[in-house]
Amino acid sequence: MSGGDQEPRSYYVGVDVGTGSVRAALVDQKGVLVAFADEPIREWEPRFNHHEQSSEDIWAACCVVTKKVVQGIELNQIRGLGFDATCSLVVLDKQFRPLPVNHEGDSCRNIIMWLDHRAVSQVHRINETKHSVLQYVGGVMSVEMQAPKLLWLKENLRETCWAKAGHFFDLPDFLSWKATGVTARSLCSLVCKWTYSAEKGWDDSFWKIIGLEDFVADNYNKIGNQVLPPGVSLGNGLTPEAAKDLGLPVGIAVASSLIDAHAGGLGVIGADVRGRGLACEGQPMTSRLAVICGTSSCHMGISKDPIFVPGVWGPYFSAMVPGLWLNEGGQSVTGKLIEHMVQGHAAFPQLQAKAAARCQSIYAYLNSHLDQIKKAQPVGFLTVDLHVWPDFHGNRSPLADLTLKGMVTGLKLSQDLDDLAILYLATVQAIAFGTRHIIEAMVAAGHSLSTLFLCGGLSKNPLFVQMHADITGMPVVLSQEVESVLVGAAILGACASGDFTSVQEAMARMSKVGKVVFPRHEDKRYYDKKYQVFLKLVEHQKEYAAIMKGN
Ligand SMILES: Nc1ncnc2c1ncn2[C@@H]1O[C@H](COP(=O)(O)OP(=O)(O)O)[C@@H](O)[C@H]1O
Ligand SMILES: O=C(CO)[C@H](O)[C@H](O)COP(=O)(O)O
Repeated sequence: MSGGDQEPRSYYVGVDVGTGSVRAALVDQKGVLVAFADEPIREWEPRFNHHEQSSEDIWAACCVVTKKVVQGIELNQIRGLGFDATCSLVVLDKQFRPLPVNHEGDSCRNIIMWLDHRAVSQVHRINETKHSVLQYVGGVMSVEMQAPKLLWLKENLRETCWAKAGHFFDLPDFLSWKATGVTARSLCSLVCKWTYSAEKGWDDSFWKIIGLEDFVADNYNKIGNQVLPPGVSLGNGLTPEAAKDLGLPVGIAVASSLIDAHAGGLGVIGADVRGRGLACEGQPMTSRLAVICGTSSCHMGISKDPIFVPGVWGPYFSAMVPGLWLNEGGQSVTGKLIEHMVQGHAAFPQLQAKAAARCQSIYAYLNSHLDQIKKAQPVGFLTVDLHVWPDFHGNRSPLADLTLKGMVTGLKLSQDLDDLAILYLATVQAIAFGTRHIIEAMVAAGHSLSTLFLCGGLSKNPLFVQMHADITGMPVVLSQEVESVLVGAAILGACASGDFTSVQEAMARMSKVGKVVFPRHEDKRYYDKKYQVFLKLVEHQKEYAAIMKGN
C-alpha cells in the first residue's frame, strides 16, 4: 500500500521529547493529528551551566502520553511508532542502568542535556586540534555536542561514571533502544552530534587526538558501531516489555529516530505549496528553510551538494532528508530567552495577574497590550530606541562563539507593563534578526533560500511569526498541524511500517501547509536600520572584551 487517498485506516504514533515536555500524537496516513497529549519532564540545574535530566523520568512520561493518545483506538490500526528527542547525552552502565553525570552521585540524573555548557575547557582543546572532522560542524565544534561532554565525564567523573559506563546514547537513540532492545544508533544523531561520517564512518584519529582513544580500542561499542538511516524499522519491533509500558501492541514497527529539530524539518519541509503564491512553488526543496522554534531555534537548510557555511553546523549527509546534505544553523536559547526576559521583569507579577483575569496566556496578553500601545504605527516600531543582542547562552550560529553574552540598550528608569511589553517585543525581534544573520551566512556560502517553514512552540505566537517574516523579508509558512514536530516523528513510524516507499513520499503525503504569513515590505527600511544596530551590538561587545583584556 502507498499511504494514499483511501479513507485513513492506519495510524502512527509520534513521540517528541522536547526540553521541557514530552508530547505524543496519533497521526493518520494523511498527516492529520487525531489525538495529542503532553507531560512535563524534570530538569535539574545543580550549578550554573549544568543541566541534567533523568532517562527513567523521560521514559515514564513517554509511556503516559502514548497511552493517552491511543485510548479508544483499535490497536491493530496502529502501524508504526517513531521517536524524536533533544540531542542530550544519556549514560548507562554495562547492564543498561542509569549512571550519575554529576558530582553528587545522583544516578537518577543520568543525562547531560544539550544546553549544558560544562565542557567549555574540553571543547576549547578539541577545537585547538583543528582536526578535519571539524569541517563538518561549521569549522568549530559546539560545547553542546557530545565529544566535549564525553571528555568532561572522563576527566571529572572517572570512577563514578566513566569507568562504569557501558553505553552512551543520544536521547533519540536511547528511546528507540528502550522500545526495541536494539542498540543501533540513528545516522542523524551520530552525524550531527558525534562526528560520525555517513560516508567514512568513525575517524579513529579524532578520538585519539582528543584523548578518548578508549572508544577506538573498544571498536566504538559504547557509542555505536551499527548505524541506521532515520525511519528504518528496528529489530523485531516493539518488545513485550515496552509494549506493556506504552500500551501498544507487541511487535509494531519502531523506527530509527531523529533529533527533534530534524523531525520538525521532516514534518514541514516537504509540503505541497501549490496555489499559495510562494516563490518556492515549482522550485526544489532546497529553496526552503525549516526553522524549528522551541526552547532553542534550529535552522535546517538542505542541498544537493555539500555546502560549507562557517559557523553553521554541517554539511551533514542524509541526516534529515535521505540523499541530501543538511546545514543546521541555530540559536541556543529563543523560547527560553523570551521566558527569561519576561519572567525576570519587575512587572511580571502584574502581567500574570492581568493575563489570568482575562483567561489569556501571558504572550497573548502581551501581544494585545502591544497592539494597544502602538497607536497608529506598526507594532514593530515601538522598539526604535530599544535593542537586544540575544546571545545570553553564547552564539551557536553564525558566529560559533560561546563566550558571547546578551545585551540590551535603551533602558529607562520606569518598569511598568508597557516597558515589559516593549522589552518582550525587542527580544522577539532580536531572535528574528539572529535568524536573518544565519540566513545571510547560508546564502553567502551558496544556499538559495526563499521561504521559511516555521514550527515548534514559538510558531504558535503570531508576533514571533510576523517578526520573522518582516525581518527576514521572506514569507513564513505554518503547517496545518501546529504540532508538526510530531508529524515528523509519525512520518518515521510510517516509514518503518512499510506503508510508504520512502521518507520523501511520506513527507509529501503527510505534511500540509496551513497559514502563510507574508512580510510587510513597507516596514523594510525600519528593520534594515535595526539590523544595522544589531550587527553593531556584537561588534561593540567584542571591542569591550578587547579593551578589558588589554593592559
Ligand atoms: N501559544 C504559545 N504562544 C507563545 N509562546 C508559546 C506558545 N506555546 C509555546 N510557546 C513557547 O514555546 C516554547 C517551547 O516550545 P516547545 O516546542 O514546546 O519547546 P521544547 O521542544 O524545547 O520543549 C516556550 O518558550 C513557550 O513559551
Ligand atoms: O541542538 C538541537 C538540534 O540539533 C536542539 O537545539 C536541541 O535538540 C533542543 O531542541 P528544543 O529547543 O526543541 O528543545
